[in-house]
Amino acid sequence: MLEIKNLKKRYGNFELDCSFHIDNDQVIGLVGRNGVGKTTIFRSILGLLRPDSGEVHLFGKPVSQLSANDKGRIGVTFPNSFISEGFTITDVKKTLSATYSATFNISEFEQKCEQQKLPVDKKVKHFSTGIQAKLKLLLALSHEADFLLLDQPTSGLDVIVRKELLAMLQAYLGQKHNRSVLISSHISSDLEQICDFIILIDDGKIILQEETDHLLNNYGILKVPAEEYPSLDKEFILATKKRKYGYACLTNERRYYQENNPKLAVEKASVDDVLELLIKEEK
Ligand SMILES: Nc1ncnc2c1ncn2[C@@H]1O[C@H](COP(=O)(O)OP(=O)(O)OP(=O)(O)O)[C@@H](O)[C@H]1O
Repeated sequence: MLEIKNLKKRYGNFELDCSFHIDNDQVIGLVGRNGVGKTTIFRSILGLLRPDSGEVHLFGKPVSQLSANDKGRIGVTFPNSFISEGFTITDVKKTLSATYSATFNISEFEQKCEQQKLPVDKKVKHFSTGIQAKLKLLLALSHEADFLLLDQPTSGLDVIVRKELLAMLQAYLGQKHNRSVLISSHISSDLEQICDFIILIDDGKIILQEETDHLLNNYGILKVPAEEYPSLDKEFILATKKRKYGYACLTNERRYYQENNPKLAVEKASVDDVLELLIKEEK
């Protein structure tokens, strides 16, 4: 579906330098702090910026060679871009019909707007934040896109709306095979629920790519008292950070430490825990 090879883009001191790929039917979550390059990756995939070097292939073609038909197979949400604020749902429907004449299903769209309680006659600018976010996602899902590029679709939303958005996305993916997603979020618990793989990025570089289930089942945080740290078996320790009680150590072999160090506090690691320890590593 998507292949990114040695993609480089420099802005002043910041340099994006990454490679990864997405297969058909895969949902990949991109997680990282503010300003680490997530949107730069999204914009590169859409051909909205020219990389300094490297390759981005989508649907087997360099993105610069995608036809209008290929571009119609991409569904997108960006945090700061939206349809004209003066539009109503009626205007939105007309635009979608004109843009995606072959794939936009108006009755299905109307049905989804009704299900999600989108006001039909109100201007989009008067929609609440949650309803605007739902409309954004509905737009991305409205034209049979095979590849979804969702940049922070759940940002700034309450837990109920976030769950509703994720359910909409899951329903869409469940309808048909060969649909893939690249989704970014600062709320990694959202991504833990829906992503097959998680990519952690920091300062323009990928610091970890891991299957979500593997990460949640095998990664762990060891809480090691300072006096025990020197003698700790560090074979499967990926990163360490000083804490008040001693050291927090990230492992990708939680059970190894649970079995061999029964007195040690060994907890499951969330995606946030992993990110925090990897980006602030102290050896
Ligand atoms: N057009 C541009 N001109 C100059 N600098 C830019 C430009 N676009 C991005 N940057 C810089 O590149 C870096 C990465 O930005 P990017 O928007 O990709 O990060 P991000 O991970 O998406 O951040 P956020 O989570 O806050 O949206 C930042 O330092 C940003 O200031």
